[in-house]
Amino acid sequence: MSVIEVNGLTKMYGRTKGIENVSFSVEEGEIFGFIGPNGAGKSTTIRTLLSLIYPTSGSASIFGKDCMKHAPEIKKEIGYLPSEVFYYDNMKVIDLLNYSASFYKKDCSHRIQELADRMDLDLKKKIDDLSFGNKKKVGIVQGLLHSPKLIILDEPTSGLDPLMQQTFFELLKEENQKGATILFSSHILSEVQRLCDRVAIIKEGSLIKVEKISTLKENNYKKFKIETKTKIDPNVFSKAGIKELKTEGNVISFLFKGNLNPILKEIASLDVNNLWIEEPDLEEIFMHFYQRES
Ligand SMILES: Nc1ncnc2c1ncn2[C@@H]1O[C@H](COP(=O)(O)OP(=O)(O)OP(=O)(O)O)[C@@H](O)[C@H]1O
Repeated sequence: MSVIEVNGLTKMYGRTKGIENVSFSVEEGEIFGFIGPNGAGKSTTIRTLLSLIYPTSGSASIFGKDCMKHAPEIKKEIGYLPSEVFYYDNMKVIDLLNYSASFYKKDCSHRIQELADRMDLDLKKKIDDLSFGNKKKVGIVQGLLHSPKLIILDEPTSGLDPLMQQTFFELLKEENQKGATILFSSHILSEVQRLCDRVAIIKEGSLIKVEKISTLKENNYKKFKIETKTKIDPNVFSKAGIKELKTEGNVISFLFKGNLNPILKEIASLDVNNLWIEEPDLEEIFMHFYQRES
């Protein structure tokens, strides 16, 4: 069953396009990534799903119910972490979380404590005294405290240090194993790759691809940069699957897709000073691999 169903959703902010004709669905139990550069339309799509804003045209449903018509009852089953969190600074963390919990007809106190322990969040502190990252943790606990069936996270990792990001991802995986469906927006491909089963790629308000992460990885280029002790002829790397071959002094760089072994053998025969093999960033993926679709 589809938990989220988006059909031809368009949102104009006056003359500015937010999103145009966006359609996708998220299946029950999926961790679904929603990825695109700044301003692509991720938050606009998510806010429309939560009926925080109204679409210009198109429709969306969650748990089979229209997002606009049934917003209050749908929201009870959703945990939402907005991209920016704002709080009444004077409140203590625990008071804010108890207040949030009061919207759901169940006792969330045990879960609040459990999540705070996992996220290393001091419940007694005033929100005013928290760092940006700790405020983000309050938002995460707030989004998960009622064990929602659907978790919607808009750029959740900004402000979290790498260790905390890992704990947070573990928490999400546990929630998913317990049955929660997750929609996770990000502009960082690597974190989406780590967590998600499928991903929708959005650019300039339009969806350009919905793909399984495994397929995306298979089709992915890697960025090679090789620094050698002496200048070498770049033609040694003129193999099929290589793109964007550049030389700058003793540094050769290129993008490569395919069987890595012949390239690595070639590199092993050189007098190498330094070597970098990196995943291309999102912009490069858009530029090199999705030109046709965009
Ligand atoms: N309230 C608004 N009024 C006018 N234009 C808006 C408004 N909110 C968003 N937009 C515009 O809609 C487009 C999509 O923005 P949106 O915030 O949905 O992107 P995003 O993918 O979430 O980006 P980011 O990662 O920067 O949050 C952008 O061009 C943005 O300027």
